[in-house]
Amino acid sequence: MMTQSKLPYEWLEEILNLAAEWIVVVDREGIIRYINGAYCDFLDTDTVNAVGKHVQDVIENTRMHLIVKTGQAEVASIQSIKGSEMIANRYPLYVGGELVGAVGTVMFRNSQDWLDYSRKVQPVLEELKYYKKRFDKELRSKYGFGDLIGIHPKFQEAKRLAERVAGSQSAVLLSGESGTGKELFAHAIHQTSPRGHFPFVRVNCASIPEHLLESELFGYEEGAFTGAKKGGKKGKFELAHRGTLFLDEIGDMPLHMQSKLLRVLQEKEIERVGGQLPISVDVRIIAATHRDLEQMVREGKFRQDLYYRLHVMKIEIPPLRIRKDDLVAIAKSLLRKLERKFNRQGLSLSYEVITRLQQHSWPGNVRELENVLERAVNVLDGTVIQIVHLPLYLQEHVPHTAQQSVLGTQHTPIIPMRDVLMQAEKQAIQNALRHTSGNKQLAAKLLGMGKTSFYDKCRLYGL
Ligand SMILES: Nc1ncnc2c1ncn2[C@@H]1O[C@H](COP(=O)(O)OP(=O)(O)OP(=O)(O)O)[C@@H](O)[C@H]1O
Repeated sequence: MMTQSKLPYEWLEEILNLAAEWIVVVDREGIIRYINGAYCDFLDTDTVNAVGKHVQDVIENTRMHLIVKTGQAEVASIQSIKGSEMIANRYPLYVGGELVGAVGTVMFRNSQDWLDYSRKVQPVLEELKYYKKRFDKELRSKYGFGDLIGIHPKFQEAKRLAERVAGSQSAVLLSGESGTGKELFAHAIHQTSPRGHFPFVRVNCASIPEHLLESELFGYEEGAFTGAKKGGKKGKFELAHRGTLFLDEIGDMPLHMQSKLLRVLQEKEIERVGGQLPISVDVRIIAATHRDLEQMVREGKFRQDLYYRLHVMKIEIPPLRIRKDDLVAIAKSLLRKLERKFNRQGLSLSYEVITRLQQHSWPGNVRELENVLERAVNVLDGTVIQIVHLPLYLQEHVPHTAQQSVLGTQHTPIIPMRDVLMQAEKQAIQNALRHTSGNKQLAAKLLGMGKTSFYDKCRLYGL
């Protein structure tokens, strides 16, 4: 019967031509013993010409002659032939337990196959590239411990502690004034932790309106409320799955949300708004605040149980005014950052500017310094930042020169309107913050400003 007898040689050859894409067989010396017609067509040769030649003389970038030496298969490796990236498989050929040669196949029997395939795959690759870029931009942490500049003992202590806790799974509480670098620490902890390859997601608890915070954190199901997106929406917890959720300004989280957060931390499950089923999440929390949470617990404004949970690993980041020795090093690193941003080179500070910066009390900490330097670079023509390039409130403290005293007030400099308005705006915000003991929500309300624009302004002025 046909099924029991061996296949005729011509059949085998035809089957190889049909099924095995392109195929080449070499002996132990790397001499081609068989190559199918389709492969020859692509290589602009024919079997009579190719068989008997060394494989390297017929196929560019081949590794077949190496397979007969190593005896190791190479699967799905990319091989460039005639300007096309092909996918090659190479197998050692054993007969009766002895290595006699190697068989190589190349996917895509003709260039049309390859074109059809790449047309199908290209959009998927583009999409992948797009999401990878978005992931890198939005969800990957940007800073490591090397970006945390400072040698002040308190700062070093905070850095050491942060490095130690990075490897653990516990929640971390970062405490420090606004602009001291809490977010930078959070990035560095995440990046160094085993979760570093997973998302880093930031939520500013103070800038999200109270009624939106729950759906922002836990997501919602389709139809959960009017205006809910079709198909629902993932919350930050789901986005941060296997990674880290950075809860900035946690002291501003409303009490009922604190209870929900505590439940999630205990049960490791969330429920979307309007959802029926719990969703498991594996998220590490890093929280930050500029408030005195202990005091808030005493006043009943922060849940004690949540505080204890977060307090296990508390890291205090010192304000810039107590670590003036670090100021120049930080300023220099910020200037390197600004050079990249504005495509400038060799930016530096004059001696007077360094002295002036060291005299200032930096209520807005490193962020204020960053804003001051960015403004200076914007108005700077050369490369050395001088006193005149500083904002007015920093220039004002400069002792009057003899010439200025002689000239008196008749020669009060004309100040650009934009600077005058910014100065007034900053003072109004500082004043409101003083009145509310740093409560930004209340300060925004007193000034009749929206939360988001208030926060933007605070960032702008380093408050
Ligand atoms: N030690 C440091 N070295 C270099 N840059 C720093 C350092 N600390 C902070 N910065 C920079 O200062 C800016 C403010 O830092 P960051 O946003 O981390 O502060 P924050 O404490 O989280 O502020 P807020 O509480 O207002 O959110 C960032 O641009 C950061 O890169």
